[in-house]
Amino acid sequence: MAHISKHSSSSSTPTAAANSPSSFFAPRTYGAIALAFAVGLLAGSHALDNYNNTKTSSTAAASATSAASAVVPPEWKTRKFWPADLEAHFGIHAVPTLLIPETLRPYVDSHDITTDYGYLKNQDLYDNYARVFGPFIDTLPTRAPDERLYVQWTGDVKKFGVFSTIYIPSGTFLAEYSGLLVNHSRSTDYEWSYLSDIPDKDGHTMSLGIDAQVVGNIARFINHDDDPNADSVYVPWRNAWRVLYVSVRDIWPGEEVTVSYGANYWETRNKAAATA
Ligand SMILES: C[S@@+](CC[C@H](N)C(=O)[O-])C[C@H]1O[C@@H](n2cnc3c(N)ncnc32)[C@H](O)[C@@H]1O
Repeated sequence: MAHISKHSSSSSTPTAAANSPSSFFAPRTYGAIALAFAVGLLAGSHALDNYNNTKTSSTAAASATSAASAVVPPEWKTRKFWPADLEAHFGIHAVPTLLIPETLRPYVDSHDITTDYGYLKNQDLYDNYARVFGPFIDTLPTRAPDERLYVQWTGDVKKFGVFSTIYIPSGTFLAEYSGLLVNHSRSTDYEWSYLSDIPDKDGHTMSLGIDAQVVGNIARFINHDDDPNADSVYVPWRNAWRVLYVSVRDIWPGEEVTVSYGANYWETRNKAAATA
């Protein structure tokens, strides 16, 4: 299955998934998720009084897709960026949900993910996630921009991060980690990688990733914390694994939203830094 972990790089799979899938991703069950999910939808419909949709100039230059290496204009360090601003300022082509390219479509369509090892191991859990979240995923393309969350500079270490403008109860849907499904890592800061059970043309299982470097949404700005207030939930929907971020604690207005990227993410990065 989708033993998903976030990693930044390289070819080498950073995950234990390759060797011991069962130990890699231990899904947690969110007891009150359905109820809180409904609350989240309600909260998500609140409009912001101070919504700032100001577009800046051409420096929006679409080039700042990787904030990690970009020189950030001083004025960008003091303002908020709303979901509707991300394309103009960061060059991220907004997609609300997973984008499967035509090149991978035949592989995705010819494989039934309900035969995946990980799915079968936790079938009840994943069926429940699909039941709760699946229909909502289908509405994402037609929903108005989600103004609960905004992007703001956090400092020179983490760069940009995502903050809440409202109180968000534990168990609330925050965002799908949207992006382009890829079968090769481009070593970006913005890729969730996972081992799938989908065979490639040679019969080898594919290593897939959701790459949000140039196609994505606000979820790609959510930073890591060892004690996060949100978690990733892996949802089998329309025969593809979707990654959703869900709050696991109450989040208060002005608080940064964080998830755990998993140890593999940082191990891989540290190794890459050590050999650079
Ligand atoms: C998905 S991006 C998150 C958004 C990123 N901060 C930005 O400005 O675009 C992941 C990258 O953010 C940075 N990052 C995230 N959490 C961090 C943390 N707790 N400490 C240091 N850097 C962090 C790292 O550079 C990481 O590779």
